[in-house]
Amino acid sequence: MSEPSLPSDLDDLVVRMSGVGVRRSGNDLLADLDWSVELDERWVVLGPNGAGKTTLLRLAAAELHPTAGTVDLLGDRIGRVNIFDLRPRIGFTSAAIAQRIPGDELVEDVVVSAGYAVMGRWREAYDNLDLNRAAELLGTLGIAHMAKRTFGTLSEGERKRVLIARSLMTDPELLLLDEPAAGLDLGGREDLVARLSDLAMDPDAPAMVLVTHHVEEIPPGFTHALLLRDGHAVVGGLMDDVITSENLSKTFDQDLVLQRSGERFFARRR
Ligand SMILES: Nc1ncnc2c1ncn2[C@@H]1O[C@H](COP(=O)(O)OP(=O)(O)OP(=O)(O)O)[C@@H](O)[C@H]1O
Repeated sequence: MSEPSLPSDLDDLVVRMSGVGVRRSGNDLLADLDWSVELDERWVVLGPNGAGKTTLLRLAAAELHPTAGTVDLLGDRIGRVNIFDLRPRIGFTSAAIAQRIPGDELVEDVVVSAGYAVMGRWREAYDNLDLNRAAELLGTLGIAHMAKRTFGTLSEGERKRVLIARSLMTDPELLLLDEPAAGLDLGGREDLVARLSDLAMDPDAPAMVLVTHHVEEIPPGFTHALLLRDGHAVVGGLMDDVITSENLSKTFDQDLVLQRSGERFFARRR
């Protein structure tokens, strides 16, 4: 008998994880996780090193199967859907993806090739529509003038922006960003936070999930937060309810005090 499809009230759910666990070599990387993301939500996932953030993102990117529980992405259940049909509908940036891009690749090729799910040049197959879209995205990220540079000659911050443009190339319904501000200097971080904030506030932008270690990197416009520790959710929900001194202290196992300035957060040890 075929499995029933998702009820219609779940249509707006871009991600739905129920009772999810990921186990490797006898360790629980994630356990008992219930989490969902709606179309118009922008989530930050925060937690210390080893908390399971990247594992969670890889589940949401259809790169991993759960060991326990169920993962539904864009209305399809992982394990029942062809992940190669699903992946172009999900934009994903991470350090691991950046490492796979050859240094001599032209910036515009890095972006446009996302539409063909390849790394490397494939120029003969690109059409003008794709090249125009890549140029437009590079413009949105403020790096249109770097289209003809090679990826290897860019600064860390410029590379992060190219990767975000690449992850938007297929017009995804879900955008996953794994520590996009890691390794950036203060100016680079602030610039990226501002660009992500613009994207978060754009009603046409996809649902977004941003993984970070730092509350300072939460872009204004992000609506929800999930705090992870040792593979478990400490708390998840609306940003203002979740990002508190108490919850951060529990998550990072330190006595932390949170400060707010406008729409930005800052944290330090008490
Ligand atoms: N294949 C594996 N076998 C055993 N343990 C693993 C495996 N892959 C990851 N882990 C462990 O699972 C835990 C969660 O890893 P994950 O990369 O999801 O954490 P993270 O929150 O993203 O960490 P970080 O902030 O340091 O990037 C880590 O302790 C990691 O060492």
